[in-house]
Amino acid sequence: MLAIEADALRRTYTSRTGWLRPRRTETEAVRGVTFDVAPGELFGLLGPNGAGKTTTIKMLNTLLLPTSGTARVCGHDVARDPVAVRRRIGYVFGGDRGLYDRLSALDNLRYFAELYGVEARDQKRRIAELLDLVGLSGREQERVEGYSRGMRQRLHIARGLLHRPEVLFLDEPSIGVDPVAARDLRRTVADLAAGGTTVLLTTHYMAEADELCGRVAVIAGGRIRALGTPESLKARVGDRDVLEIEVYGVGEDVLDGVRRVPGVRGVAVEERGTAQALSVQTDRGAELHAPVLAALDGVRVGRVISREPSLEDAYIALVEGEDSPEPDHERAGEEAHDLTEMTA
Ligand SMILES: Nc1ncnc2c1ncn2[C@@H]1O[C@H](COP(=O)(O)OP(=O)(O)OP(=O)(O)O)[C@@H](O)[C@H]1O
Repeated sequence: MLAIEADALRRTYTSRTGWLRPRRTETEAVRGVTFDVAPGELFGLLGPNGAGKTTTIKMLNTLLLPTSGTARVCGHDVARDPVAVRRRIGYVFGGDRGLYDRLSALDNLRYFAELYGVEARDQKRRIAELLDLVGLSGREQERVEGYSRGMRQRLHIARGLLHRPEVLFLDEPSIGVDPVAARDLRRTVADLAAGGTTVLLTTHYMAEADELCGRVAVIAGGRIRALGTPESLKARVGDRDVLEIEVYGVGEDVLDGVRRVPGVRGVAVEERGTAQALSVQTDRGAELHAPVLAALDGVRVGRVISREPSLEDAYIALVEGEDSPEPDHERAGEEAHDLTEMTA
């Protein structure tokens, strides 16, 4: 039996705007998403802001009803049998919500263990086990308000695992976490999957997805653009080289100039402190150092390196749309209906 089966999932939000003349606006957040996750698999859902990742997760974990399409978790339909689904899942989201700051980690876990119906005689052992798994043993008596972001995140994971869920949804676990803490977090997530828990992870960090996930789905504009192993996604940009250039204060007009250099297939910018890192994707073997640097004339340039494409480069190519076939389960013209929001 599959751990997660999503079949042509769609979700449309309606909101009312305007006061004098109220208008209904519809946002098609998820537009026909189909994928499966096997038991014990660590599956990544990647995509830019507003892609529809959280909406997809919320339909799978029974917090939102799909507008259309179906989903099953551990064999149970999310819309028809939400209680059975909830018993089998855990949900951990990034950020600061969901823990009691004035309580110790131990008291937080005791409280949630009660709430989740963990049997009293199992609680002590389960909590000790989880503190160990997430690397917080020895710090459990401290109040959560003194915890770092990474420690909070690991405590969130422990909380999500109290009732031994078969499937754990992890929404942006490393958001705002420093690199060392993020590495510890990744180890915790990998240990979890190695222990047999199915993990559905959303992340903005491609290196994290590449390291952890057996398969990933790239979602943009509410549709799956690509699905496969990180290697298979990287192979899609295997005909490219990447020039990584450190620059200081580059503007959109200059970037457009770089994009226009013949042989350049895509340009992405990442802020790195005072500098910016430009990733310029070029045709393989095109040797575009000189024309690209010429296009950057007048901009202060630091280190320049040439490298193989990474998952991040594959992702950029996919979400920028140039390498994105229309999904085969698109159902054009389908009317949106049933916008009921379920309560948890
Ligand atoms: N409650 C809501 N009402 C109306 N529109 C919404 C609501 N929640 C999300 N949306 C819209 O639906 C789209 C998908 O949002 P969603 O939160 O699923 O994306 P996401 O991929 O999780 O993005 P992020 O990485 O920013 O969290 C966005 O356009 C968003 O503005």
